[in-house]
Formats: sequence, structure tokens, C-alpha cells
Amino acid sequence: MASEDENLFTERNSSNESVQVVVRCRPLSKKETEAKCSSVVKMYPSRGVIEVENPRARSENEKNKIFTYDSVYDESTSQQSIYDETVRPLIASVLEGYNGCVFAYGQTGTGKTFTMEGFDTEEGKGIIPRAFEQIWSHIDRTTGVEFLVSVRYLEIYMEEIRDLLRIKTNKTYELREVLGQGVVVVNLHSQTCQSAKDMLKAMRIGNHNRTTGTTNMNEHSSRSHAIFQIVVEMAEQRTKTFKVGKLNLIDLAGSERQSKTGATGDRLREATKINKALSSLGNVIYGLAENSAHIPYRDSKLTRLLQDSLGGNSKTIMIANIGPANFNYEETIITLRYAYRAKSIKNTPTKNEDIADGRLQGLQKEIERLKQLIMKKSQGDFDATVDDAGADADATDSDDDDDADAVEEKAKKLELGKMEVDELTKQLKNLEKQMVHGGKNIVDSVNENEVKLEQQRAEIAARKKREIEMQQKLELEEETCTELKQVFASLQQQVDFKRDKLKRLNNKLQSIRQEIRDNHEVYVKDRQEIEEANDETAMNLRKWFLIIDNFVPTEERSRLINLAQFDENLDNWVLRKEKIHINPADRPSAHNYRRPISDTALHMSQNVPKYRGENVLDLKLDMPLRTTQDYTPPAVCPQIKSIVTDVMKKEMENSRIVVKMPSHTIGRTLSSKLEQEGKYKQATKMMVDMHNYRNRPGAKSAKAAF
Ligand SMILES: Nc1ncnc2c1ncn2[C@@H]1O[C@H](COP(=O)(O)OP(=O)(O)OP(=O)(O)O)[C@@H](O)[C@H]1O
Repeated sequence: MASEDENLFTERNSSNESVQVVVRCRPLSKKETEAKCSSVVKMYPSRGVIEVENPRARSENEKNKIFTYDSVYDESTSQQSIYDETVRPLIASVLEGYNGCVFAYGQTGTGKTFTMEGFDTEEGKGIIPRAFEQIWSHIDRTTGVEFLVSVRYLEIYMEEIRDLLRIKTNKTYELREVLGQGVVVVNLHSQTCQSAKDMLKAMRIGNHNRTTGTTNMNEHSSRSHAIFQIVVEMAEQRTKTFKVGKLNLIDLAGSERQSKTGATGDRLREATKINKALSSLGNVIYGLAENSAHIPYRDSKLTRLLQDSLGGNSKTIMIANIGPANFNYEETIITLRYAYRAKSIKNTPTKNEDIADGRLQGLQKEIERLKQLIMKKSQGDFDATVDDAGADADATDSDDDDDADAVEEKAKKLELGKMEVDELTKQLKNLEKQMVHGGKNIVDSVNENEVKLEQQRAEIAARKKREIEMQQKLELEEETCTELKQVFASLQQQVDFKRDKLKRLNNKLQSIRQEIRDNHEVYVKDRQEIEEANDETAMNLRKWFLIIDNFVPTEERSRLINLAQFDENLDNWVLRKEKIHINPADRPSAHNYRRPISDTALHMSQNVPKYRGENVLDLKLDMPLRTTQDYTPPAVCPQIKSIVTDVMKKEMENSRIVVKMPSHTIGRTLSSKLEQEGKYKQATKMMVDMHNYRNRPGAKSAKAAF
């Protein structure tokens, strides 16, 4: 049970905080410009407002839709500004021991990867590499603190988790809820980093391993949700306190419509899984916004991993990416509605302080232990081990003997001891290398300027944020003030005012109705797409039924149905292994070799000669009815016959052998002789002439030709 002090501590370090939602709109793409698309998005960054014009509006009410967010960024916003104004304060919180999360959401091709990763240039780099720089410039400036920084990089592809830093493993990555840590991925490789460069390298390796593909909407479309995790453990040397900051940087796969991306085959299957996970994310956001009793986190791996970031212990920023083209109006509105809902999600970020079982503590303890051990061994206590502190020292001393053997033994021990000390020192150095001592660049004057610049940027960002908030408040108050300020001089004025109000309310009603209609249209489109996908699946199913009906015997079918079972981890049907009970005496044999029946024997059958009959099946084949005739040799025309006879005569005279042969055989012999001599043309002509003669009209039979 938590003590009163602990409860107080938690209360002091946690408070409710809304998910911060910002919207970023990219410029019209080259393709959109070529297709003469127009921009339907207007942004007002100073007020945090976005206005989207409906290109298919039938009335004034339907025309414009207005949304308000924490901040909005138009196409001219630089990567630096979006980072400084939105993400920098969050990373600063992570370095104080909070959990943080930034995730980019939006339709495919709207700039999520551009925002999170960016390009390899100073201006082009995105949020993730900039976060590395901020973390390491903080470490370099902080004295008296030891840091342990590690990163992990995973992707969720087709509802499967893959380790992007260790792609060639056959480990399975399960999700497990760990007390005090939230939902973690078991077996995921964690890489310790000593600099921003190390982190950048890990990011590049992961990006290289990430699943991407080409669609009509984006040449390099991310086909998976990628999560880059950074864990910063901090140990204050003076106060001996520990804290841990965890950061999740997430580039989601884009939501997409098959009609627009033109996805088929693998791309379509990926899109179905992507949309399924995103729709469960939508359900979680909806549930949290509506304060539902049940939040369906367990519906997908993505929502389980985001459990802490949405409605839990984390400071979270959602970046909604949109495109400005009229062609994508509906998708833009869906993204904006999603983002608007996320605004009302409340998190309870809590500082992760005084952690009892952090990796850094373990590392520090191990380093201390090794140091002591090395010290003891260097002082001659070669029997010292992990826990005993020289208990055997007396025993070694009491055995004081001048015997030559004993001296030799001692020398050996000394040598061994030295080797052990070297080995332990190596281990110690390796462990120490993992930890980073803060405050390396504290006296650097360039660094001081950098710090000042950073502080100024943070101040400007905070001021801008305050301005937006004040502007939004002002607008709201102005609206209510105009109502209150109305002094009803006459009944007519009152009537006019009420009419105005009614008109405004009517407008609101119309816009809500329009929203319902829009939603219905989206719903109908979604349904159509699902139906199309269903039709395709049904077609495939019919094909498989046809194959099964014609090629799988009925009794075999029921056996297979019994063996089939659904594997939730693989999200697919698998065939259970059938237990075959065979009496060893009745073991089947093939080609006089006993066929193996145990798993080991089956496995070994590849290499061990004893089992080489394994794959030999002795089948009696049903021979098909004969559909061919015996070969009838071709007839030879008289002209050739005469030549043949002349040549044969000569041959026979030379060899003095008399052979009685039919003329067609002689013809063939001659033809092959001509071929041997390289007279291919003559040989072919001879065969053709023979064939034509034999098949001449009116020929009675092959033999009649001769
Ligand atoms: N703010 C921006 N300024 C200029 N170009 C941009 C911007 N945002 C995106 N782009 C360009 O748009 C294209 C698509 O961007 P990106 O690949 O980041 O989209 P995405 O949302 O990650 O797509 P997907 O979901 O398919 O992976 C890229 O060529 C990118 O350079």
C-alpha cells in the first residue's frame, strides 16, 4: 500500500494535461498542380484557426468549415519553427523525467514522414533528429548527473511487430503490461547510445529496414506504423536520486482510400490492416473524448502501445498532417475532425522519479562491485568473489610455507590473478562506456551562445503560444459580450435580436446537419470499399472452393477441418500437428528403408543416410489409355533412291560388307552422313524430299513407295 507521503508525492508531480493538437498543411504537390487542383485550406496561425472550403457546397451554410487547434502551421512553416514551438518544450519535460509522445497522423502523402524524419540537410531535418540534438546538448551541459541513453525502433506491419534494429531474428515480439512501465514489447533490442550521432545511426538503420511501397498518392509510402523509443535514465550524483524520461516518436502509416491509391494485391492487404489499426485508434480517441467507461485499447497493437500516450501517464502532441487540394477535401475534413476530438483527451503525466529498478542503478551497482573486486584482487586477494570481502584472506596467510611447490603455486595464482584483473578491468570499462557523464561542454563559449539561443527560441515559442491562447479567448468573450451588451430599447429590438439569434442557431443547425450528411457520405463510401473488398475476397474464396472440391478428397477435407485452428498471434489459420500413433513394428517402409515417424528422425532424414529413404514414395501409377500409334518410317522418292543406291554400293564395295536394308533407312543413314560432313542443306533437302514423296497424293501405304 502506498504511504501518505508517497501519495502526496504523486499528487505533487502529476496533473491533468490535455493532448496538444497541432495541424500542419503541406504545399500542393507537383502532381496536384499538374492536375490543376486548387487549394481549399486557409490557415490563420496567429489564431490557431483553419478554414476549409467545401468544393461541392450547395448552399452558403455548407461552404466553409472552421476548426480551432493549439497551433496551425501552413505550407511556409520551416522544420525549425515547428520543432521549437511545439516539440522543444516536450523534450525538455522528458529530460526532467516525464514520459513524452509525438505522433504524426494523416492521410497518405500529407507529410508525416517529412515532419518526423525530414531530409538529411540542416534545414530539412525533422523532429526525430532535432530531438537527438536537444537531448545531447542537454547532457553536455548538465554537470553532476550520470546518464544512460538507449533507443529502440520498431514497426507494426500487418499487425505484426518487427524490430527495425535487429531485422534478422526469429524472435517473437509480444506486448506485456509491466507495473510502473506501462505496455512494453518483450525481446525488443535496446541500443545504448553515447552521442547524437549514435542515435542518428540507429534511426538510419531502422529507416532502411522499414517497410515502404509505392502508391498513386505517394512514391515512398510508409506501409507500417514506426515507433522510435528513447529512454533517458538520469542519476543525480549529489542527491543520489534517479529519474527516467521516456519518449515515443511515432510516424503512423497514412489512412488511404483504395480508389485513390489504386492499391491492389499486397498493397491492398497492407492498406486494409493500416485502416483497421487507424480506425481502432479513432475509436480509442472517440472513447476518451466522450469519457466512455470502456476504452478499446486492446483492439490493435498500435492502440495498446499508445495506451500511456492517450489518456495515461504521458505528455502527448498529435501532429495532424493535411494536404490543401480540393481533390482531398473529404480526407482533410476527416483528419481535422479526428484531431479536434483528440484535443479533449486528458492525460496525467507523472514524473518518473526514485525508480527502484532502473537499468542505470543496476549498471552503477555492477560498476561499484567490479571496482571493489578489482581492488581486492590487485591487493593480492585472488580468491575474492562477488560477495565475499576477503573471507579467505586469513586462510591464504596461515598457509605460509617455504616449500618450492608452494612458491610455484603462488606465482601461478599471481599470474592468474593478474589475468583476472585485466579481464575485470575490461568489463568495467565496457560498462562505464555505456554511461555518460553530463557536463562535458560546460565551458565552451560557443555552447553558451547556443544555450542562449535555445532559451530565446523557447521564450518566443511560449510567447507565441500565449498569444494564440489569448486571441482564442478574446474571440470567445467577444461573442458572449455582444449578447450581453444588447440593451433592449424596444420590443421591436428584442424581436430583432431574437430573430438574429434564431438565424445564428439555424446556421449552426444547418452546419451540423451538413456534417451529418458528410459523415453519411463518408460512411457510404467506406461501406462501398468494404463491399468491394468483400467481393474480391468472396471471389478468391470461390476459387479455393473450386480447387478443394475437385482436388481434395471428401474424407481428407473433414480431417483437415478438424486440424485447422485460428492462431491469434499470427492472426491466421494454421494446421495443428496431427498426432499419429504408429506401432513401431508397423512403421511404413519405402525402398527397404524404414520411414522415420518421430520428429527428430524426420528432421535428421536430410543428413543421416539411415533415413535417406524418407522422401522416396513407391507409387503404382495407373497407366493412361494409349493415344499414339507406332512409328511408321518415311518413304523415299525414286530420285533419292537412285543416289542412295549408288552411294551405298560404293560404301559396300569399300567395306565389302553386304547389308540388306530398306531404302528409307539407307536414306536416313545417308542424310546423317551428309550432316557429319557439314552438308546440312543437302541433308535437310534429302529428308524433305523423302517425306514429300512418302506423303504424295495417291500413295497407298508407306511400303508402296519402295
Ligand atoms: N511541409 C512540406 N513541405 C514540402 N514538401 C512536403 C511537405 N510535407 C510533405 N512534403 C512532400 O510530400 C511528399 C509526401 O510526404 P511523406 O512521404 O512525408 O508523406 P506521408 O504522410 O509520410 O505518406 P505515407 O503515409 O504514404 O507514408 C514527399 O515528397 C515530401 O517531400
